[in-house]
Amino acid sequence: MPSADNTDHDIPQVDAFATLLKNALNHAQSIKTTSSIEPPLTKADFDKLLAQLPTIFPCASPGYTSNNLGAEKARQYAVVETAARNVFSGLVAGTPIDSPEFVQIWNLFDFLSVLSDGEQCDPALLFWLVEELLDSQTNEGCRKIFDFLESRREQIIAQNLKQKQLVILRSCNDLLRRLSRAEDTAFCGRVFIFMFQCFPLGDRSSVNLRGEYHVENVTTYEETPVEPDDSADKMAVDSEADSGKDGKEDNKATTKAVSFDAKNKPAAEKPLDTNALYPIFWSLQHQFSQPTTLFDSAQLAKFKSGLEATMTAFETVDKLQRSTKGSDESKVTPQKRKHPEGDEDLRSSTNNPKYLTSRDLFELEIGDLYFRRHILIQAFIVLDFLFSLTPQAKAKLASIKLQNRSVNYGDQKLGDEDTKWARAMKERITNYIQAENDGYFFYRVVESVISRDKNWVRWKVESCPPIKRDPIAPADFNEARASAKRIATNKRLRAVPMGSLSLDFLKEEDTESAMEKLKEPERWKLPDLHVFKEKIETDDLDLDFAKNEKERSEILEAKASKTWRALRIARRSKLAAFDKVDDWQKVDAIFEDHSTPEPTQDEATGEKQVPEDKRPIVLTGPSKVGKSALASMLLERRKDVFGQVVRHTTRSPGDGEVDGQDYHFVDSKAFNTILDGDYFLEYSTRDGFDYGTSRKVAEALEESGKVPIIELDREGIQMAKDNGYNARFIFISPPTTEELEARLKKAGVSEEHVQSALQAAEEDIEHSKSEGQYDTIITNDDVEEAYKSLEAFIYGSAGEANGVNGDDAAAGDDVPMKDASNGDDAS
Ligand SMILES: Nc1ncnc2c1ncn2[C@@H]1O[C@H](COP(=O)(O)OP(=O)(O)OP(=O)(O)O)[C@@H](O)[C@H]1O
Repeated sequence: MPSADNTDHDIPQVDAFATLLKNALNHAQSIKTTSSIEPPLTKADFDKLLAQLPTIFPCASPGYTSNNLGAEKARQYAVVETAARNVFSGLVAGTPIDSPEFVQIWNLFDFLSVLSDGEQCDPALLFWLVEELLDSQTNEGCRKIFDFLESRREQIIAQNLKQKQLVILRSCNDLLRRLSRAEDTAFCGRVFIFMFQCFPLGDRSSVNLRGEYHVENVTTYEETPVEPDDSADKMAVDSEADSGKDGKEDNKATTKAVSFDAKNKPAAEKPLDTNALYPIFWSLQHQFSQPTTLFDSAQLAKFKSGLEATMTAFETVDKLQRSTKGSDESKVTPQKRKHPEGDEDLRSSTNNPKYLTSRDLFELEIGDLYFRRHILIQAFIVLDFLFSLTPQAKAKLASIKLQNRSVNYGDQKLGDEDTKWARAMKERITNYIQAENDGYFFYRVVESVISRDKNWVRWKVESCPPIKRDPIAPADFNEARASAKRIATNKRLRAVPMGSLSLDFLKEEDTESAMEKLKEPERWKLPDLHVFKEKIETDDLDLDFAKNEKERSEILEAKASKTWRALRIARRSKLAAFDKVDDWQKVDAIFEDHSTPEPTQDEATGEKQVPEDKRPIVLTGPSKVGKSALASMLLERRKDVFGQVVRHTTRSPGDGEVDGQDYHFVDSKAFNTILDGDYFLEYSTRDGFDYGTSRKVAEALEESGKVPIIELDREGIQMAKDNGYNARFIFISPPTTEELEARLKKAGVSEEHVQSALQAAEEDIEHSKSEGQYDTIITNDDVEEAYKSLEAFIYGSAGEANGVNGDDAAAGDDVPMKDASNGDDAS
């Protein structure tokens, strides 16, 4: 809006409004006595003055109509602006921002804001003046103006934002251009936040849709090559490179090698000296500021070598700093600049260049961790730019219909080699950053900022689709609410919801008896399973008499419900019975009464009785004497105390044999591995198959707190003993040969094998009598008695049972094995 900015005007309206404005300011001063920004003045504060507006501008009266209203309004806006600018310039010219009188400007702004909201002035007028004010102030003054803007932000953007946003954006961007991101980081942040809060999230006005780079962002540095200089005043210098060159100084040798030049590094990794690195390092800024130059392969190659050289230098300087930390840190770490008094003013008013690129400062700069990080973040951003050119990244964008070609670079692709390089470089930089003390946290911040930025880039590639969703129309909302209500509301509400018991009794006068009723077991106890049994039986009966299909399906439905509830109750105690249920219509199995199994001894006593002597128990004896029977009794009755050591075998499982329960069925290779590892405490071969008892299995049981039970034949025992296996060895003896023969036959052993088995049994029994062979011998006549003897021995009271200990057995006190034919003692 062009303003009539001629102060020497002849426009009575301008004078009249200027007078009103001055009155308004005087009035404001009388009601707001403080000189601070707060509190804001509102419409109510200026009501009387606003009432005078129609006397100056007829079009300002509420019900005013005219054919020429547009032109009249435009004239009013111009007059208001002219007068406001005059008053504003007069105030700004003579009032420093930190003087108490400056409150007049804040009051003027408040008044203009009220006028703008009442459509009595151009909506953008306030910000035009703010823009001018920002231009006229130092950075410090701008902070104050921002105090004002932040405090009035909501009011400013509440109305007519469209007319204001361009000037808001322009003045904020102008201000940001003046501020140093490094020195005025916090203030820059405030300006950004102000902008973000003024504009809706998806506003495209500040989006760089054409993907233009800030081409004026040029980093200048000394490009002239440095002359050889050996003067003593150089910063930490290592003249290694010069030595031994016989005075013939090639380009590299003549330049000074900086102190971080590692001496024993391989040539490829050797860092460049500072003078050689200087132009390479600063030339990277060109690609950092304009990544599209990397589309040129020569530029990309230059960038790659430059970044590599920089990283090598950074890594070296870092290593050196660590090794010299505490001793001569000052050599490589720049001293903090001491700011003179009044530093704040100095900093805020100085227009800081982005980087100081003097050659003399270079070594100090790269000795500074924060500087290095700064550069590496730039590298990260550019590497991510390169990644966006890979075919994989392009494929991700392929689904976007409306692509913004300006930021997509569809015709540019990063080759495999370059992608590989970029990945390796990113990893190298990541590792480098993370290596520092707080590097991990720093890296996380950088990473999350960059990954968020990727979302914005994608949004730009998608041509900035609107983020804002249209509000739902009240009609749609009401309809949705009504239908949700329809679905969720049961029209036929029962007095007592299905499956719930009536709570009517709570209404009774006597609260005590009501509470008692609440405690009745049927209110909280699960129904008895058998109740359902009867009901299901009744349903079954009813099904037989159903008159038609409808009735039948109703009964079936009722039965299904009861069956379901019965199954739910049964799952608590009769889960095993579920195996027998194949058809939901026949669930009788869950109603069957299985008498509870006899509790084990330990269960009966409620405690686990562990023998004092916890060594493994090894049972041996003739075939079919009852070793397994006794072992099983022990394992069943004291299952928490004993555990069976299951043998390994290379034979295949027989009918009904379960791997891990009867044997560990393994192949020859696995068996031999255990054998080679010397993990079998005994092993043997029978019928071409290997059998072995794993020491590991026994040890695992012991570790779990159990006493291992092992069944072995005589040879097995011998081998275990030879291997130094420390266990208690028990021989189970048959009462008579006749009885053993009977058991063999009963077990289905063929006649010819019975005889050989009996023969072997004779030998075993004979052998068992040799002194010290076994810790005890137990005769298995009556199996319960034999079990008692076994238990007594294991628990250390062998004398009380029928069994005998080894000594007694040797002495022949055991029940002897009688010869079935002559009835004589076999012993
Ligand atoms: N005291 C006993 N009285 C009668 N029968 C018994 C007695 N002890 C075990 N038996 C029966 O003898 C048969 C063989 O028992 P078991 O399998 O326990 O012998 P084993 O010594 O483990 O044989 P193998 O060494 O061949 O495995 C089984 O049918 C078992 O029920």
